[in-house]
Amino acid sequence: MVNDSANLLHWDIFCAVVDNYGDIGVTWRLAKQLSNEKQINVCLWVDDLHSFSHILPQLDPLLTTQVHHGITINLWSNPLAIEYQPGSVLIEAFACELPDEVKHALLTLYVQHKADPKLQQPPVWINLEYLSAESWVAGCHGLPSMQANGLKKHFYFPGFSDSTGGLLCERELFQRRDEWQNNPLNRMALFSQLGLSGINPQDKVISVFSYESTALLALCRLWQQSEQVIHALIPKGRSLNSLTCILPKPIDELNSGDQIRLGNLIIHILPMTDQEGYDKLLWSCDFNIVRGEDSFLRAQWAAKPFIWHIYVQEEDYHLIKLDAFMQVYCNNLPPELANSWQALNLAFNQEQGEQAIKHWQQLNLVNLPLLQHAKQWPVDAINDVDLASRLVQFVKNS
Ligand SMILES: Cc1cn([C@H]2C[C@H](O)[C@@H](COP(=O)(O)OP(=O)(O)O[C@H]3O[C@@H](C)[C@H](O)[C@@H](O)[C@H]3O)O2)c(=O)[nH]c1=O
Repeated sequence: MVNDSANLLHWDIFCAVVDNYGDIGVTWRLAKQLSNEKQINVCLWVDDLHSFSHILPQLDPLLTTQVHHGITINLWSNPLAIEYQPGSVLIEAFACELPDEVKHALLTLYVQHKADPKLQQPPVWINLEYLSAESWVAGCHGLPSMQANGLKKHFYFPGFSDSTGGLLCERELFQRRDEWQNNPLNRMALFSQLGLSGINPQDKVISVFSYESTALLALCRLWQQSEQVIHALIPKGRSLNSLTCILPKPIDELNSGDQIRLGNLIIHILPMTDQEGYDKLLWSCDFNIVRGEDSFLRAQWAAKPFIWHIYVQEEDYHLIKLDAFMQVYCNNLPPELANSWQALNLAFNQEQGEQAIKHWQQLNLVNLPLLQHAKQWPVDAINDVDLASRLVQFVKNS
């Protein structure tokens, strides 16, 4: 059991940015929720503040320490420029290798506490894993891993079932989303705030935040010929790499707010916003194409149909993860609809343009049952308790 005085101590989260924005995206959301809802003092250590500043524009990448949303953000430099003060919990995100100074401090506390239990005990040490819907996750969630030096680390697996670590979701998120979606003026105001012009209330709007896929190009060619106007909102980044042959100029020369009209498809170059802004964007679109881990989950919370472009792993392991999620998501969908939606996701992930077109057409952008399913899914998926609440409980029981 963690004693009461330890509960007053802060939590540290260490995040190494492997690639893109997902590692920092997940840890930043967790830090904000622990601080806002659980009143925990959080210190987030990040090794790449430049990447972080894309999703937190107020962040100054040149500062070694700064506070945003009540969270202390420290640059994780090597060696550490800021001394690590152990708190009550230490989270290493996605199995990142902790700095030597931190490992040393943990061991010192462990040895001292063993000699004199009145002294501070080492923080509860947690490795926060990636989200997966695979069934083995439930069996591994919470397992301890004894280190050679006597310290204990716990594996914390987010997931979709009762016996996993749950899913990140803020307490009032669904209520805020519903209020937003109940007033159609909100989406129009957001589009204009983002500098996106020419979108009429009846137009279909699709947000695209994927990796490269020739299936995206195929879908754009299809949308070009659509009967109604379709707006594709795409930030500068990897999705556009797949579209160079239909863009009028090199990606470098495109600016946020630029519009490219191709038949009935209008591509808008979208500015990147902070996470709160991105949530509102997902709530405002008719369909979202998302990727990685965090945007994937936020698209689910947006209660809108989506395609998940999963992060590629060695030996196509990502396709197993994709399939596991699709099985869970489609559990109570009519088989025909489930098949089309799964086939569309597979085609997008496997760069099969023709198949993507075929299944998009079967699915139909205005497919009502899919939309109804997307609305019900967040309530079912959250499974009573969100990740931050389960994590706090887990720490209490450790
Ligand atoms: C487009 C956009 C995204 N975002 C945020 C939402 C998310 O927090 C973050 C994007 O993260 P993700 O969706 O997870 O995708 P991603 O592809 O950026 O990130 C990752 O995927 C993981 C699975 C990998 O392991 C990681 O190494 C990482 O590459 O960027 C904004 O805040 N504003 C924006 O305008």
